[in-house]
Amino acid sequence: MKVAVIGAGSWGTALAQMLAGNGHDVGLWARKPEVAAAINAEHRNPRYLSDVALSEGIAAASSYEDVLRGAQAAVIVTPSSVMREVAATLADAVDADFPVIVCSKGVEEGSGLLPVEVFEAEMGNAARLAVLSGPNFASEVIRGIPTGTVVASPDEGTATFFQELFATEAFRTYASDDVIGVELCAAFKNVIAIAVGVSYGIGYGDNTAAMLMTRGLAEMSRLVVRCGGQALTCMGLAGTGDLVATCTSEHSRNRRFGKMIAEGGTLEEFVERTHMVVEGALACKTLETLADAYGVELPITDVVRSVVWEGADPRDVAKTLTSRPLTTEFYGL
Ligand SMILES: NC(=O)C1=CN([C@@H]2O[C@H](COP(=O)(O)OP(=O)(O)OC[C@H]3O[C@@H](n4cnc5c(N)ncnc54)[C@H](OP(=O)(O)O)[C@@H]3O)[C@@H](O)[C@H]2O)C=CC1
Ligand SMILES: O=C(CO)COP(=O)(O)O
Repeated sequence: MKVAVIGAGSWGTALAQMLAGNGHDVGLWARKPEVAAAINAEHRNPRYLSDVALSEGIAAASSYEDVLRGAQAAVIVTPSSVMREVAATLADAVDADFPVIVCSKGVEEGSGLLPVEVFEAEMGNAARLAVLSGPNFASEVIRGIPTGTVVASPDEGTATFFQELFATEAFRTYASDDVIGVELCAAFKNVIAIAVGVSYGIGYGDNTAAMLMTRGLAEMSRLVVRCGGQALTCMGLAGTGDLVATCTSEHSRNRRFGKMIAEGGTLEEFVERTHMVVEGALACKTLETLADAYGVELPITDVVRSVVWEGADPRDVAKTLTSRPLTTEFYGL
């Protein structure tokens, strides 16, 4: 079958390669025409994972029309900040039952809507929508290093369709019906990874990182449950799995960004140097919209937001976490 992959950053490139390896024709949408041209001419992405030879089954283009022609499903891998415009463009181009899976990790700014809610608002028919998330660094996945992921959809048939589409021996896919839980975990773990990066950046240790990860998981679980997701999802690959991967790995842009900001760097510098997206920087704001709406306390997220967006000194705000009133371990759950 032909599959359209929208977004030719690191993750879009890795997923395109995996789908091509599974025998599918892939139409890969790249924002820049020169990137699409280079992929077609050299079978390498000049900007992301450029050391990996790409399959000849991948045909890149910078127009949606070209990548969607003949496609039977779309895989969305753009930054979450542009998901509404992607959904609106797609809505005009495909049928009402065309399957779409969102692999971006984030929450919409302003509305606090989750990716599948944004796509449903623009495209309708939530039953053909799904989300994919797990401990999935693109640089490992594209090399066939084993991992797993969760594919969640409100519709069992759609979940199974995408579960089978992506599954390989090295990429084990698990189906779920907890779309809210998977999406919230995906956005949340990036914020906690920034917190861990900041913590190492100011000289704190492995115990501190473990505490941030564990209390971050508690914070994540409180919000997931209050928003209607399942607590168990937080213990799965999209929750604990991705949290552990992102908070402990040097691959993580969010963790590296946290370390850099603690050492005096800025978001602009990081993005300019890497031309990559740091989803946790936006998510520490957008998750607050949900926390306010549902009346959930997010102390670690608050601290990350104040460091990233308000120029707070990490050492000072760390004290706001450690001086909170003593309580039971699982309050609010
Ligand atoms: N990298 C990873 O390991 C994983 C990433 N993800 C998620 O996938 C999503 C995409 O990230 P990733 O693939 O890493 O991207 P990268 O950080 O590797 O690259 C950024 C991508 O976003 C594109 N982009 C930037 N601005 C816009 C815009 N205004 N409109 C459309 N595209 C734009 C860039 O295009 P250009 O090159 O033209 O600037 C580039 O393709 C994120 O939500 C991320 O959290 C999920 C799992 C793993
Ligand atoms: O989502 C990811 C791994 O699952 C990628 O994390 P970073 O964006 O922090 O690199």
